[in-house]
Amino acid sequence: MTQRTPLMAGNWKMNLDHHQATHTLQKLAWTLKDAKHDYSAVEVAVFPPFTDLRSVQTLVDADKLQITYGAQDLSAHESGAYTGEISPAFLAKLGVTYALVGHSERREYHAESDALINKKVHSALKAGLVPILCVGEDLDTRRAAAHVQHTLLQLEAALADVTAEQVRTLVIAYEPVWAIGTGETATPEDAQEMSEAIRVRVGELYDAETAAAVRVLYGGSVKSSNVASIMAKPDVDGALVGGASLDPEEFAKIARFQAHEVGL
Ligand SMILES: O=C(CO)COP(=O)(O)O
Repeated sequence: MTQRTPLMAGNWKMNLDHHQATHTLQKLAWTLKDAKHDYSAVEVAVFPPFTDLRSVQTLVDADKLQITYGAQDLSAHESGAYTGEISPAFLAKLGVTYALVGHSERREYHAESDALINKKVHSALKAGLVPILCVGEDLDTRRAAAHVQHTLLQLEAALADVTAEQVRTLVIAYEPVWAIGTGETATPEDAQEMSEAIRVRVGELYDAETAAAVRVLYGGSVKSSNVASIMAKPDVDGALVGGASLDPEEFAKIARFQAHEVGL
């Protein structure tokens, strides 16, 4: 059976300028070093705003940090007349490992369609970046009990023409919109239900090996007090953390979920 390394991903959203980013990252690295964190057991990644990425790269390289980092979005294009957009190739040059694609805030505030998200998945892969594909339903869809169907349709649309080999490297983040920044967390059972449904659908679209390899994260009001019970679920391979990742000590605790018997 494939061993999936858990991933704790901190999405800073539009918070922390490049000075604050350096400070926060340094504190996170020190806290994890003090705790003798084993990065091969639980991977830790941060997702700063674009303007912080060069500073983050400089710090990671200078201090040889094992923390990885990603972008919060990227362009579907490689270069050209796309004012304000950021090329995946530029991100790759900055040592970026991951790129969030299709975050619910991009879908909602920037009207990103499933077709555009599919293009962004391809543009990330082409540049050698690992897409973290975000999917999930809003409150009305959940109330109508259509959440599984809705989320799987988003998944299928985003994976159009993506090969099994590519999907094996991919990360999928299930983020129910109603649980983002609201303090309302889906139950560990909700997180498991959808993570399992996603894995089963990947198996149907591709094969069992691909389904066993793809990492599925849960996101939505994850904190150090609830992470362990979510991570105890067999199909959940990590968390995409917003607000709680801005506090380096709290985010370090989340990454150290195995060491802290929290929330159990
Ligand atoms: O959207 C999220 C991460 O991408 C979740 O945000 P919160 O952890 O603040 O709810």
